[in-house]
Amino acid sequence: MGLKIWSTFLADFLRQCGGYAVIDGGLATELERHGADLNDPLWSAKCLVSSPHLIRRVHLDYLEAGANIIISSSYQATLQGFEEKGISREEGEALLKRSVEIAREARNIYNDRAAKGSWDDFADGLSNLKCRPVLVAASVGSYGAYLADGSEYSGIYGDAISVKTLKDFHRRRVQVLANSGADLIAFETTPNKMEAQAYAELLEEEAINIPAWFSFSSKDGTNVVGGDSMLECASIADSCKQVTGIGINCTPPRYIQGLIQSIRKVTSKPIIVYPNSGETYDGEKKEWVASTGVAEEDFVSYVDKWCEAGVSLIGGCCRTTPKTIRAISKVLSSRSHRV
Ligand code: MET
Ligand SMILES: [Zn+2]
Repeated sequence: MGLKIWSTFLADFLRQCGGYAVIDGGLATELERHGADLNDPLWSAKCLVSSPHLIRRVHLDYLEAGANIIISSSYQATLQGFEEKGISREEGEALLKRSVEIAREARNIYNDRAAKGSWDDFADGLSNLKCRPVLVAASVGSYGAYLADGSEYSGIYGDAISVKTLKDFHRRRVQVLANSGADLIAFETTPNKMEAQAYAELLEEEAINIPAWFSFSSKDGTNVVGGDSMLECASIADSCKQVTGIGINCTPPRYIQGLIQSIRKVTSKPIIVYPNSGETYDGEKKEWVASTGVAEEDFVSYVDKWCEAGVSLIGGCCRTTPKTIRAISKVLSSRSHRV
């Protein structure tokens, strides 16, 4: 039995959406804006235990703002991290699945409301509200995110870490998420090519039967945070047949344009961009610091340029909000051709 060819999954989805798709915005930072205290090695995954209703609410806010893809709260949810908190393997696996279920519940609620809304509008003679296609992506954060010591933004893992140790670290979580009812896996904030290689081998070895996207983060316009070139990282992603899109997330908007050009050189798969607000995270102080120089609050002004450079999926990462996503959605829907 051969594996389904997943590489065109997002391209097909984009056709359904009229050419462009909106990704959601920051999840963890939005939970914090609603008062959640995420100062914990589990970060947003802490809410999976303490306040799943808040996670569902934030997913819904992003759907209402126009998102076509919502990303689950499993970014920093790892079986190893749960075990360190006294949460058993079984309970940990249940929590991983729960993160996807919460996103699916939000999608159901949203679809019900949209269907009802369009019926009411229809009754009013205004039948322009349509059910939007929505995907649920299961988030996988890097090994550095699990370490929760800032190495997700340095990409430096030390000599003891190899492709093999990374595969073993991610293996069970990826298997569980692949069978959780998610439409795809979003490997996010990948800091180096070694981890991209580990993901690619893992998808193949475990014959993971849902598509995936690989998204990297950068502190300049050329390399990913660990220093490997964006070009090399994107080539690894491009060669993996389960990879259906390649992108950049949690990176300041000012660096995006150059990175898109590197990705475009090595792939014809859809390009995904969901930058952070442009502030930088101080891993030691555990706080976001506004960057000096250009004001980045309004990164929506970049959206058209990114589209022209070949990007077709855009959203936001840390410190972006439903307001950001609503604005992106407006720009993208004016570019989309109606289907
Ligand atoms: N999807 C994750 C979130 O928005 C990505 C975090 S990047 C550090 O919380
Ligand atoms: Zn982020």
